[in-house]
Amino acid sequence: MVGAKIDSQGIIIDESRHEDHEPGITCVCSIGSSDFDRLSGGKLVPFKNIVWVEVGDNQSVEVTYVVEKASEVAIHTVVADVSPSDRVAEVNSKALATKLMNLAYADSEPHKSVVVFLNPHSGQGKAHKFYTHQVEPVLKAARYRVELVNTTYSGHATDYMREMDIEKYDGVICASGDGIPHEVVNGLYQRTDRAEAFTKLFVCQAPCGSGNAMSLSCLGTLNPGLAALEIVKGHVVRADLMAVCNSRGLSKLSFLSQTFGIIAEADIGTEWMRFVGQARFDIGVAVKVFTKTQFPCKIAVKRITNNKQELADHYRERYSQPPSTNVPLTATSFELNSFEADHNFDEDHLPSGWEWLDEKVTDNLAIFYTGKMPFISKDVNFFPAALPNDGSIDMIVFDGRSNIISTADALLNLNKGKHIWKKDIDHIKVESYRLIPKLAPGRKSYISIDGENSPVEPIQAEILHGVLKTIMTGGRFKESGFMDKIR
Ligand SMILES: Nc1ncnc2c1ncn2[C@@H]1O[C@H](COP(=O)(O)OP(=O)(O)OP(=O)(O)O)[C@@H](O)[C@H]1O
Repeated sequence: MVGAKIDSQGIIIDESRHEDHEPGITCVCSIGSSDFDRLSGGKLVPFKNIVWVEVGDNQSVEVTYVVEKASEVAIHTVVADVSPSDRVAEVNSKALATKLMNLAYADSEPHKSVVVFLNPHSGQGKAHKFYTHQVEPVLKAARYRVELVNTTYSGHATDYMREMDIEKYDGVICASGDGIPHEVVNGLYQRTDRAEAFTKLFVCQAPCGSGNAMSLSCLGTLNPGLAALEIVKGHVVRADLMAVCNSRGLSKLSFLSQTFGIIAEADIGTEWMRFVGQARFDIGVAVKVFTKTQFPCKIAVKRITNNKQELADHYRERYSQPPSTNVPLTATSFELNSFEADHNFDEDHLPSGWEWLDEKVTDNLAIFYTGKMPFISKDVNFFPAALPNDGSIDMIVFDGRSNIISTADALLNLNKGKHIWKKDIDHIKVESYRLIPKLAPGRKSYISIDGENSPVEPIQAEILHGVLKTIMTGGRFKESGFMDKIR
């Protein structure tokens, strides 16, 4: 029998007296025994890591928790004896189990029912291993009810979401890259009961792909096991989505980004170089920067901020505002306010409150990038001022006339998010925008929406405020460093 006690942060287990070092090994300890007060050292198991507590045999409770290791997680279980003690308020194991579960799930609901999409091709075929070794053990330990769907074709997750019985589930976990969450939100949108579906289901990502921006930005990690723990324990948040239209109407919902110019060419135009891994992107960017490739276009915006000072003020004011999670969505939550079928891509007509960006910049554009999450990939903190629920799209425009060294320097320091302060880089928050590419006839290029290839044609996007239920560690994006810069 070993000692254990409840601390303000978690349970302290006296490690010196048991051998609970291997995944799945059960040990016996006592909470509320005569050792209770004498235990001063030992291992703290934070409440955050405790995923399940249940009543055991003979007045004991079984505590299951996640142990974080360098690149993976392990599941441990201890059986705690709760023999009655006048020093402990909880005199029976049922009361103690309930108390520990409440402490462990202070910010979230336990025992959820989820659909998991596993894309076997994600992450160059590693997704299955990541899921079975890292994600699934955490979900099982937390007693999640899981309906596992192995995607068998591109578009499978969209088709599934369009038809699925939303009453049976609390949410969707995408064991994939960013492609599957993109499919999931678009499938939800295609439902006739979309307001109910978006109100009911959360959508999140266990990072098993090559691009995992959603997990990195929302859960603060690229480790699949830790992400699973954050999913189980994180806050439910209502985040904004972006509705991207072409001349025919809504084309895609986008949760992450739209880009045209150097980044789109480096991302999508280098698909054939996949064998090079992540370096293909860096090589693609370098080639375009050093050849000063430009992407003429026209851009109109409905602004929220006019300059970087206003951007900082906007961020400071909204940084701590908790996103409301309980307001049910209605059909009007999905109405497009800026799309006018007759006028959208008519260059002479802008809706009121809109303006064209400086043509000297857009005629010589290097990068057009709009986003809703700070981290686009590992070490790429492209939108440090992004906020989940501020009703705005972050827009960054690189002027292609800038000095090569300055552009290269900005792109080499994207991890720190300092590029947005450079004078040749414009960063504004907008409610909606219109992008009209003006490439020479026959010139091949790309528009990327959430990393997926889309035709080069005029597009218009607008914010759909707070329609995506997702999960974030601490209820906010991973720190981007922007607040420290403007404080
Ligand atoms: N069984 C399948 N076969 C082929 N494609 C699939 C299959 N399942 C899903 N897909 C497609 O794979 C695309 C990429 O998936 P995902 O984003 O999960 O992985 P990834 O490794 O991050 O990919 P990428 O390297 O393209 O960013 C998705 O957009 C989806 O449409």
